[in-house]
Amino acid sequence: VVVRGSGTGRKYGVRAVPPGPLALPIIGNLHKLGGAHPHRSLQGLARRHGPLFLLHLGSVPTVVVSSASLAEALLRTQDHVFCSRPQPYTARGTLYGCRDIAFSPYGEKWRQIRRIAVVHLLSMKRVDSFRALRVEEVARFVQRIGAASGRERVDVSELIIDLTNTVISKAAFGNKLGGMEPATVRDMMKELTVLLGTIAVSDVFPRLGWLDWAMGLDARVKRTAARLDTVVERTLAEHEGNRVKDGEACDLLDDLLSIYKDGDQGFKLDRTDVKALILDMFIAGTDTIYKTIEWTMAELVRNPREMAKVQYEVRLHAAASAQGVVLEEELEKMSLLHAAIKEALRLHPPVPLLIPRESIEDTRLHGYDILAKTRVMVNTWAIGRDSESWENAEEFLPERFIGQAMEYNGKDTRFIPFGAGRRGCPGIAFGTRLVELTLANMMYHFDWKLPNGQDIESFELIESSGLSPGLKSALILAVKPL
Ligand code: HEM
Repeated sequence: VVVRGSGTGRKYGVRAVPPGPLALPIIGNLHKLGGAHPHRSLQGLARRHGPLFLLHLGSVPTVVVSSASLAEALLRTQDHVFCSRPQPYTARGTLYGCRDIAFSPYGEKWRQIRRIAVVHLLSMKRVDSFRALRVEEVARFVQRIGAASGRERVDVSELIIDLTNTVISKAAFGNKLGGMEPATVRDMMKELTVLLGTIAVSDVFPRLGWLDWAMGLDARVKRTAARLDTVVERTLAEHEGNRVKDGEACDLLDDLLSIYKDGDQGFKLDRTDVKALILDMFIAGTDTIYKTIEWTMAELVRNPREMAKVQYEVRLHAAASAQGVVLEEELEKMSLLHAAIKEALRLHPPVPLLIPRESIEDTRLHGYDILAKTRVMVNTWAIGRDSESWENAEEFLPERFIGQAMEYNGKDTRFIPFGAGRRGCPGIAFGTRLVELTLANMMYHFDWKLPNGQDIESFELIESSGLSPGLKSALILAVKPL
């Protein structure tokens, strides 16, 4: 579509607008996004309108990209243009006006807080420093499964959620929870995640903000924000009262507090930055890790031959280790285990539309003009199932990753479960290490089957609704010790 100059400040008078479905008055294409699984509806639209199309979500223009080559153009070649994020209403209300990393607009402040996260909180060295914590918690997880083994119905999802929450919480706060029960922190973070998944009226109709107030969302956001702030303040107070002494293990909040006090390369965090950053670790880390473990496990159960191969490999390497258990050092030798996790992430990325981006200036993409402040969604779920890039794209075939230099770093845009470019996920090492250790231990210590003799054909992997789908029903399995 070509439109005559629209007075948007472009030098040339004709603008090439991306194709897309016809927009209805007022709501635009909002109804097209509807349904339980937006990534599926958007895949359908890409089949009709091509790998780059334009939607009007209410009054907000939104470009959707659904192929590896366009993801390359957007997230790598033009990363410097598509590097901001929109600030959703619920994130503004709960994350101190989006002072965290994930929802922050592009700019110097984002650069500084992201650098602090990358260098101090999520670096390989820091990830290694949590080795003892991971081993201890995974051992407890194995014990809990062991206690339930022999039973026909074990709620594996619940055990995985508990494990990931505990590891993130202890990495972030240690045991210094300001006198609160771990369950209180967990419930609060869950409430925050639910709220962040809610699209406000003002996100799509900026002029109708009063409707968020009238419909009660404003009150809900304020209530959650106040409770959340109380939780974080209490942990902060306990950390400030118990500054780490030499030789004592620090948690992530200790790290942030020392930057708050002493600065880092001339940059100082204020107290609000510290709170927003620590919340980011929870929202970005917990659900993503647990869903990756759950989907991989579900796929392996549905593909018992693949499970047997992974088990054989894990048991071989673990038995050869001095302690006869799975050690983190052994993980890198387990190439089939890695391949199975990658294959699960290809088919079930926990963030199927990445976190929306926003362009910071007018540009051209794929022959179309894209204006500044256009929202962008990258359908990584559709890209992972694109038959142009993947043979037998819908099948779970881990071995396709063996001998392929396809890592998590977003360099090959056929496979981008962690996004790519400057806004790509900084928590890859933190996340994958726990995923790998947990699954290796599940494979090593136990045999898994569907409960009550259920046959594989009737075991469907149905997604829950929402922007970060997991399994719709908890993963219930029969478990037997090795
Ligand atoms: C398997 C686990 C994980 C998956 C699949 C995942 C996925 C993602 C994705 C898709 C994005 C958006 C990337 C983009 O826009 O290009 C992202 C961003 C982010 N992730 Fe992760 N993530 C995981 C684990 C973690 C962990 C453990 C942390 C921290 C503890 C973390 C922290 C972040 C942050 C802070 C951002 C925002 C980056 C920015 O906007 O600059 N993630 N993640």
